[in-house]
Amino acid sequence: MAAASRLEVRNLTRIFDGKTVVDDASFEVRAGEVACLLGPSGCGKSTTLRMIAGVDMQDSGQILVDGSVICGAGTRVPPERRGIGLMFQDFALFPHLSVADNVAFGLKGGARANRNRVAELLDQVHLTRHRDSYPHALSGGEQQRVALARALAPRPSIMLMDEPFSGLDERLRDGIRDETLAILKDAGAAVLLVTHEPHEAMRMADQILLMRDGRIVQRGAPYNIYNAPVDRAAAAFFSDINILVGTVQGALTKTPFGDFLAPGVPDGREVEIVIRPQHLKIDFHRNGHGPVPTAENGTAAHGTVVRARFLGRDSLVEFRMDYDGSVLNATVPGVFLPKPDTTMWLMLRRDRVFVFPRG
Ligand SMILES: Nc1ncnc2c1ncn2[C@@H]1O[C@H](COP(=O)(O)OP(=O)(O)OP(=O)(O)O)[C@@H](O)[C@H]1O
Repeated sequence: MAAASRLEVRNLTRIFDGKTVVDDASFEVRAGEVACLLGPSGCGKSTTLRMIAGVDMQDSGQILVDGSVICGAGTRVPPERRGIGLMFQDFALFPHLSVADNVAFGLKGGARANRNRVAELLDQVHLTRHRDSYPHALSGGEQQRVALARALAPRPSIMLMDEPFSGLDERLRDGIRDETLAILKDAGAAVLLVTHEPHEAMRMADQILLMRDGRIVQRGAPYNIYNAPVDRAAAAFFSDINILVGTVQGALTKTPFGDFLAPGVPDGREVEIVIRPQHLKIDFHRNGHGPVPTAENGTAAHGTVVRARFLGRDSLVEFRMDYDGSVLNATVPGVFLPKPDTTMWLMLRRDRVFVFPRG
């Protein structure tokens, strides 16, 4: 077990050429927790990680470990004394060193203790039989495991990982993510993992830190971030979305799918009603009659299939809606693939709808 540590950043800001790329970011990663810094390319994730690692320096703000400042306010602990393990996208293995020597690289103990530690780690990542191989002779997944073992060898109390799975074959990734997560949990370090893939963050994270334009715009458990996004862009980051636009009257917005509450939004203001494709329900056209309205699904609206694509487990069906000609996308079970020009009824899972004031 690593000595348990808590990583905290307070008001971290970094400016490059007059552009603020990390903007007043504050967050905390507890010992044993995996936090994923998630956001689109260029939003400042790697820069944040580099400052915590100590290879870049913030313009303002502080980095703390267990409540003590390691960088900021006149203090700057050098990278090698921060007790932080690093793992990067390209694994950065030493090509001229064997697997065992790569793993041993950062160890400072006596030869015997180091040998034992390397053996323990190689066993943990299932690479004992490759201990004398060189990196070029290993698959991508094996190289990833060597890099993980090397980063964990000195028992860092904090681990920083920058897109550690992106170099891997898509089919292998989920398995390797799960194995890595088990090893990290076992090590007990505070883990900050950078990724631009929502799927990866949902699978790995105890806490997601959603970043946009250098700012942390939302933080929370994957379930909460997915089911209660702070704005339309946060909702759209995790899946395709449909948007209905309406105007508020008396804290309500009328739509063809029924009325939706828009608490706190003044009358006359436009709102966007956001719904994920999997939360649209479809029903057959029964001689012009639609399904009976319910509290759960609201009122049905009428639309025509434009096209339907079979995606395996699901089908994605595109509808043109009668009420204004707009297009809505619905995800339905893959056993179902309606033909173009079929007319159908659509309903919304009312509890899964998000209402945001329009930008
Ligand atoms: N040393 C630097 N000098 C100038 N600009 C930089 C420097 N490092 C990063 N940037 C800029 O800062 C912004 C944030 O970069 P960063 O690498 O942190 O983003 P990211 O979210 O990790 O993106 P990606 O996933 O593509 O790596 C980018 O616009 C980048 O061009």
